[in-house]
Amino acid sequence: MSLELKENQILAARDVNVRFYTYAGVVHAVSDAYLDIFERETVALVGETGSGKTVFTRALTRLIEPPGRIESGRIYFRRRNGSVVELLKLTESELRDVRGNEISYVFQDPSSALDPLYTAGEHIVETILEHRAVSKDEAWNEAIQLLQDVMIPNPEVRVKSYPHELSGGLRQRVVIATAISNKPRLLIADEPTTNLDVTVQAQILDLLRELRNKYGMSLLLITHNLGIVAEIADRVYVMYGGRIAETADVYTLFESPQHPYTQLLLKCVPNPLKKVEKLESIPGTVPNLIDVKPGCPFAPRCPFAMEICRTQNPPKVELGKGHFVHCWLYSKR
Ligand SMILES: Nc1ncnc2c1ncn2[C@@H]1O[C@H](COP(=O)(O)OP(=O)(O)OP(=O)(O)O)[C@@H](O)[C@H]1O
Ligand code: NI
Repeated sequence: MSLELKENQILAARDVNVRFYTYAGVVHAVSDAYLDIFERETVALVGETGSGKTVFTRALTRLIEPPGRIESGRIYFRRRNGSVVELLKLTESELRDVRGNEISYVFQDPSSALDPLYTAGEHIVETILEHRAVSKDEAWNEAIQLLQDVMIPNPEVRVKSYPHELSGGLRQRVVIATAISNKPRLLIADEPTTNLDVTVQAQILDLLRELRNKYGMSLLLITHNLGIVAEIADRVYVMYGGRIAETADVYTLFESPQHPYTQLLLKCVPNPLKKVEKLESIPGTVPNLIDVKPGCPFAPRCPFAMEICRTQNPPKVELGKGHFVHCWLYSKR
């Protein structure tokens, strides 16, 4: 089955399955996951630790290493030139042309994002030269401009700074400058503000929002923090146990969550604008994704679980425009 992107849509992922073949068993990290991203929107992916957020978003550009494997899925992406490609079918070199260029990442682990032996400018220049035929001088000038875009003071000086000479907040700005150095159509930011103090977190979020507007990018933001979601997302996907549990626009999701997991998640955060570190306050433990059997992953913790929930995967039910829930409670069987 082929899938046409809507006119203002840049990405559509369908039926993505990722497994890790470990000695302990097969880890069902991502199961039947999907995602739509439209031009210039901010999409949040939320869910507690181990729910598959990082693996899913890395799989979008095939960044999965052994023992992991993308078993199946279709991922359509509209390139800058307007052509629609299927990312899982591109050759490695075609894909390298997209990654870091049209789709770019700010990864979760801040310490590994910058090489201590290279200056801020060298990181940016390398990324530019990897994808574009510009001179080294031009790339350096762009690097200074980018540092200015991410609001680093004295960019002409800071461009020559090594990571250890920069504060955590400034380092994250350099990481972001590097990620946007080729003006990506989609920026994927995986917990971009963890390990930063609260005021710096707010600044980095403001920055991401401004850059999205200035560059006309779309932003896919992975976060545990529902306050961040409420503040900057247009639409939200909630993941649980490697599956999408619910998706809706941000107002619908906060005003009228329907999946029992989403409801509990929001109940644990009476005021979503308050900072939440980890979504761990729901009774029960995070599901073990090894050798998963059919059934809803949330059933063991769900106050409404029925017999069928434990044996059959939940159906995807449309409750309203763009509002989908994966739950037997809403099945009209
Ligand atoms: N290299 C690997 N080998 C085996 N299992 C892995 C590997 N990488 C990830 N997993 C498993 O895949 C599942 C999904 O992990 P993932 O990192 O995507 O979760 P996450 O939602 O991003 O969590 P967090 O919020 O903590 O970053 C987890 O069960 C994890 O243990
Ligand atoms: Ni993660």
